Amino acid sequence: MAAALPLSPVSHQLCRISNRFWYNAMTPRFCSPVSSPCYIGVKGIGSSSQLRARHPLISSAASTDYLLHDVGATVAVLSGAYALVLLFESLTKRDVIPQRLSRKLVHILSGLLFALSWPIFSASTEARYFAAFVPLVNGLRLVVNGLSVSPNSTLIQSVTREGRPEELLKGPLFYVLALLVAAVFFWRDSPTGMISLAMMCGGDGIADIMGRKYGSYKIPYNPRKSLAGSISMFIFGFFISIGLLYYYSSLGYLHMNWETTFTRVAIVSLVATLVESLPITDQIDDNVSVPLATILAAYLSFGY
Ligand SMILES: C/C(=C\COP(=O)(O)O)CCC[C@H](C)CCC[C@H](C)CCCC(C)C
Ligand SMILES: Nc1ccn([C@@H]2O[C@H](COP(=O)(O)OP(=O)(O)O)[C@@H](O)[C@H]2O)c(=O)n1
Repeated sequence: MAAALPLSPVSHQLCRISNRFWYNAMTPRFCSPVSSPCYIGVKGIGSSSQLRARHPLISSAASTDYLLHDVGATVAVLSGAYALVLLFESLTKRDVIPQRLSRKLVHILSGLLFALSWPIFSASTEARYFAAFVPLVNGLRLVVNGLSVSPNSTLIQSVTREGRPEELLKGPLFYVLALLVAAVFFWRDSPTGMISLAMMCGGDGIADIMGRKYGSYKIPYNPRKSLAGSISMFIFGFFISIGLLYYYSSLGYLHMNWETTFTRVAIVSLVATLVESLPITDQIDDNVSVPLATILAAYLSFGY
């Protein structure tokens, strides 16, 4: 961790005003959210426990800042998730879009918007668990409705194929578990988790839409899937992965070697696409096989 330099009183005040939210969320290498003089460090500021170790006077001040920040971010993302499902249920009910397309758009948007929301959480090492709380709550919601304890037609209409509650316990549940794994085990300082979401949400989601529309040429070893669907998954999954890596690099969370990153992402996208094309859907859901294959390939390719 590079030595930090105290700022002038004016700069300190400006930093205090802004760092409550934006700095420790959007530019983690800058100000630390503390009541004492703001510091500009060259590298990330680390967790609240690291701050307390370096600055005993900080103690609970930073922790309280982080806690309030992460609780607010969690409430915001939970609200976004609820609103997204409600929006598509409304569009389906009013016949603006067909139910099948609505479900696929929820499939594509939920996970990608979740991955894009990670920077609004604090710089604390515990922030990932607050973010993971969102898929956890949605997973519990899926289980409660899937077991028809209290069936919520909005959810069932928005994320099932045939409107049967028990469908919630398969693809959708595996889907939110994949989001939880990406947040907890990989988070915003690893390319692996975000690429797995890009392939599962963006790639696999687009494969369904393009495959149904243009998929006349079927894959020889799997007549239920088409070349158009798989090619779409590879292309969209690749570019969405690159987009997420660029987004997190520009915010200072990742430092990619772009000379090799494009090739590495292309290889990972190819692996994920090949796995998705296999005739194994009856044995293992795509929302398990695609993220697992992507995580394995990305971790071997990037090393973290
Ligand atoms: C329809 C879904 C999965 C079905 O997959 P498949 O069977 O078609 O392969 C997606 C289910 C989404 C879930 C109900 C809501 C998940 C919300 C997410 C955890 C957080 C999104 C936050 C963001 C800010 C909107
Ligand atoms: N590689 C692919 C993937 C899906 N698809 C089309 O999308 C439909 C749904 O795909 P899927 O069984 O993977 O659906 P999900 O499990 O992703 O919801 C398939 O029945 C195909 O018509 C395709 O043509 N090619």
